[in-house]
Amino acid sequence: MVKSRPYVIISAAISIDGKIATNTGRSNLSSKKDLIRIHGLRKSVDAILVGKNTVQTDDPLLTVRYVKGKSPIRIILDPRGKSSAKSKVIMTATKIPTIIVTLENVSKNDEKFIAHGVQMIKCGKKIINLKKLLQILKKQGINKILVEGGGTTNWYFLKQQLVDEIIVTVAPYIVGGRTAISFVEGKGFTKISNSFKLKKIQRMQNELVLYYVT
Ligand SMILES: NC(=O)c1ccc[n+]([C@@H]2O[C@H](COP(=O)([O-])OP(=O)(O)OC[C@H]3O[C@@H](n4cnc5c(N)ncnc54)[C@H](O)[C@@H]3O)[C@@H](O)[C@H]2O)c1
Ligand SMILES: Nc1nc(=O)c(N)c(NC[C@H](O)[C@H](O)[C@H](O)COP(=O)(O)O)[nH]1
Repeated sequence: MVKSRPYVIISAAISIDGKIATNTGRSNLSSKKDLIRIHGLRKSVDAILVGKNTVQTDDPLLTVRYVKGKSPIRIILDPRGKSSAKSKVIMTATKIPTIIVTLENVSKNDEKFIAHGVQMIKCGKKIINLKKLLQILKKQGINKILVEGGGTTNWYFLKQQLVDEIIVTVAPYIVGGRTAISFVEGKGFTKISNSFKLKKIQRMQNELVLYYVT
C-alpha cells in the first residue's frame, strides 16, 4: 500500500543517559565520523525537519556539507512564527528551499520570512497538525523526511505514530540533569507499549548507531 504521507525517520544523538543536550543547550554529541554518516543520511532524504527551539539554540544550517550532495528542503515547525530572521536557515533560504510552518491564524511575521525566500505553510489551529502537514508535503513531492529533533518535536511525531524509522547514535557521554532535554519530551506515554524492531546496529569506535523500524 502506498502511504498518503512521506516516510518519516527520526535521527538523533543521545548521551548514554538518553539526553540530547545539556541543561545549557549544548548538543554536540556526535563524533566527526557520525556527522559524516548523518550528512549521508541528509543527502538521501527530500526534507529535514526541526522544531523552533532547535533553530533558536543551535542556529543550524541543516545542509549536506560533510559529504558531496544536494541539500534537502528545510522545514521549521514554528507555530507562532517567532524564529529570528537572522538565523542561518532563514538567511540562506534563497539558496536552499526552506519552509516555515505556523498555525493557521498566525501571519504577523510572514512578510519578513517571505522576503528571505521562505515558503510559509499554515497548518493546525492550536498545535501544528502533523498529519495534515505530511499530506501537504507529500503533494509537494516530498517522499522522505528526516526529523532532526529536538525532544518536543520528536514527541509530537511519535505520539501520533507518524514515525517509520528511528536512527539514534548512543554517544559515549553522561549528561545528567533533570532539566536537560531528553530524546523524547512532551507528556510521555503512560504505558510501555510503543515498540520498534531493531533492524541494524553499527559500531563506530565508542559510539553505537541503532536503527529501529516500526
Ligand atoms: N542531540 C541531538 O540529536 C539533537 C537534535 C536536535 C536538537 N537537539 C537539542 O534539543 C534542544 C531543543 O529541543 P526542544 O525539545 O526544546 O525543542 P524542539 O527543537 O523540538 O522545538 C520545540 C518547539 O517546536 C515547535 N513544535 C514542534 N512540533 C510542534 C507541533 N506539532 N505543533 C506546534 N508546535 C510544534 C514548538 O514551538 C515547540 O515549542 C536544543 O538544545 C537542541 O540543541 C539535540
Ligand atoms: N545526530 C545528531 N548528532 C548531534 O550531535 C547533534 N547535535 C544533532 N543535532 C541535530 C540538530 O538538528 C542540529 O541542529 C544539527 O545537527 C546542526 O546542524 P548543522 O550542522 O548546523 O547543519 N544530531
